[in-house]
Amino acid sequence: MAPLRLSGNLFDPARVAFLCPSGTTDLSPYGFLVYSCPYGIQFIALLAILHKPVWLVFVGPYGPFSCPSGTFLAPLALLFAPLSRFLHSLVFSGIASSAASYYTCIPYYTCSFATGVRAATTQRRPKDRREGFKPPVGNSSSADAESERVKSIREYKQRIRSSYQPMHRELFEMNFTGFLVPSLLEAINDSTENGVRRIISEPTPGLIIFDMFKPEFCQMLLEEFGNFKKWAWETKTRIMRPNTMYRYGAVLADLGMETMIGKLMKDFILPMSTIFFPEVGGDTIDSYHGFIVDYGADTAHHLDFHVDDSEVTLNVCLGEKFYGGELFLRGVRCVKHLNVDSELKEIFDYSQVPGRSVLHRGHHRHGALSTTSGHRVNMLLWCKSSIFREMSKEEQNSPSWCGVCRREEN
Ligand SMILES: O=C(O)CCC(=O)C(=O)O
Ligand SMILES: [Fe+2]
Repeated sequence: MAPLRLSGNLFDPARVAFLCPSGTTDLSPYGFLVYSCPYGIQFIALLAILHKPVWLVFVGPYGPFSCPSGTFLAPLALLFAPLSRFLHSLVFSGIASSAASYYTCIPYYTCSFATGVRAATTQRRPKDRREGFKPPVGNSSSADAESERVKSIREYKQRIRSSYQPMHRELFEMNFTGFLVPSLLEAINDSTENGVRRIISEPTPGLIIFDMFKPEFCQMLLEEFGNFKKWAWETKTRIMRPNTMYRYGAVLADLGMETMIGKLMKDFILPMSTIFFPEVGGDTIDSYHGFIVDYGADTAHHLDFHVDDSEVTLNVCLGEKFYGGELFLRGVRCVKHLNVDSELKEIFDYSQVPGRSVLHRGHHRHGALSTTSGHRVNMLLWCKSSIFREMSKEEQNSPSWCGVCRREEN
């Protein structure tokens, strides 16, 4: 396995999610951190970190679920060991050895992505667990549950349409000259590949960065989002979340912005994805899922390691003032190789800047590190191509865009 370099706070939830080989997504709020120890010794420790939830640290080659001894023997050991001494020594050994690993670059801890990468979906949950959501019980079938779900989405949209008063009506119109930075407008009007290439940078392969929105637009969209949350609070409306990964955020179409975002996608994002990502259907994008996400002290801190349910993703930071929140990218993978370790050259962390966009393939594995202070809001467009999806079902061969398939071909 490839050596894993660790930096920053080792107990950051995003790092934990990234390191954990199994069960990460459900458990990451409690911080499952799995170490692989070259000596094959297995430990488990409980850490209570100040105001953070309890963290479980497993030191063992396979992780909590795939390794019976890690799962069963270690808690037993915990019961029998004098607790305080046991915890102390394990915490110490964990920190000391991971630091040693980082500074010496020796693959002291290795990790596998066995089942670690999450495939995000756009499935909506009318309520989530935090809000007391109970799955349907009794003899109701999944078809009933589905029709319940559709009904509640319909009612939700109806409620917004009938009572939500937008704060900035101009956001719903298509005044792109007022919204987009001149460099992007010129490049798209120029309609040449060279014109577009002049305004982008690509700090790591497959990550296209360019300035997109004027500060006035970012401010207006932030205010509109704040206004929407206020309305939801006042009317006791539960905001429907954008996908299975978020507890916070909102779908742009639900706010009534589908026409504007659709045009933005067609006129600006499609030309760019045609140039940079034709091999994943970037030139045949025909639908999108647009949403806003929200990080900070009162909302989510980080986003788990995942791939998007998209061919191409546009991610624009809107603001506000924040520290942290870097997007961490770890290489492009097809479904078959989703859990294959990153090579060093695939590891890239990007610091987000308000108004600036990143465009990447949906299967470029990524997540967001903790927003350690302040408030970060981003706008996401998951762009999809039905033609590409249809063709991918039939084609079995190794796609050239997957980092592992490409390596195997050479
Ligand atoms: O928070 C971010 O910047 C990443 C968001 C993201 O990856 C997603 O919503 O798919
Ligand atoms: Fe994503």
